[in-house]
Amino acid sequence: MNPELFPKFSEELEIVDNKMGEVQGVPLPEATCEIWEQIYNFQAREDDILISTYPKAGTTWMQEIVDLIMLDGDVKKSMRSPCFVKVPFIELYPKPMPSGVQAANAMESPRLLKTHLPTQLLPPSFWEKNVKVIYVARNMKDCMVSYFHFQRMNQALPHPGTWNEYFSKFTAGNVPWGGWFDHVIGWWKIKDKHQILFVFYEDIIEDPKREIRKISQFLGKELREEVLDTIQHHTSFSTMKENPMTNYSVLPSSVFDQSISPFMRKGKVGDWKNHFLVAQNIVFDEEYQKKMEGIGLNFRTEL
Ligand SMILES: Nc1ncnc2c1ncn2[C@@H]1O[C@H](COP(=O)(O)OS(=O)(=O)O)[C@@H](OP(=O)(O)O)[C@H]1O
Repeated sequence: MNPELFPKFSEELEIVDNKMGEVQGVPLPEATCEIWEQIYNFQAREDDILISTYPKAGTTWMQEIVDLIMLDGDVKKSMRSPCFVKVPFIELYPKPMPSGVQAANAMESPRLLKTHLPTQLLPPSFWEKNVKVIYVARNMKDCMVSYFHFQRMNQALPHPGTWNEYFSKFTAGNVPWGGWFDHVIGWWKIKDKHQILFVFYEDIIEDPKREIRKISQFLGKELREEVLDTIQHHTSFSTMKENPMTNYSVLPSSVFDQSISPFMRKGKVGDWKNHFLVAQNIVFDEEYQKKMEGIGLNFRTEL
């Protein structure tokens, strides 16, 4: 990446604050809590598209897929700026940069937006305007592993501690943006009441073209086969890992220290097997079954 093109990120983002606060019991960055009223009163527009996820479920992947769908597969245009500039993160306030709300307000329609908020904290205007939402869900075990490494490298979030410590914190929902269960079940339960497309990370890994087609149809676009192929190629893990617009290499190491763990880390289903101890897996499966019983939501943890 040519740092001259994006000096802003390295110069302005030097001050990193990893303090957490909470809103209605959900742990969120302190800077987010400070401007919570502004975030909650955010004004959505009817033609917005919102990507909603629990952290590490495949947000960046979906951002790139949807951006390319909206651009009819124009890769050159999709490279216009880093993924976090193209797609405002509505509840983020990376001081001294503009908040996600300010960035979104300054954008022309149609806007592509991102959130990790659980349903109860989503600004109500998204429901009022009946905005199309793409919810990406990823199995809890792989989310936990990915989040553990992310909290190690992201200097704006609290340090995760050891893997064993993190296992307890994560399963108790004591991590930024709160618990996986509340988030995923909350969004699953309301999905038929609104324009929400529920997409599984594991399904995109299994057959990216099928899922890209499904997403484009949800957005009212019938794309030609060659365009679907282009989008599939440009959003593959190997391409996105090398792409400075998607691999977060434009951020300084004072924010994302990619020498600790890269943002585009492994991109696989089943990496949890390299982290979970046998005893942890037993405890996890028992608790998981209790919490998910009767919900009708099934995840694959291996392919
Ligand atoms: N193209 C593609 N293919 C497969 N996997 C991908 C892709 N892009 C991102 N990823 C993986 O998604 C994980 C990052 O999740 P998020 O983008 O949701 O992170 S964040 O919440 O926005 O910080 C992180 O998962 P792990 O590798 O398991 O850590 C990324 O590697």
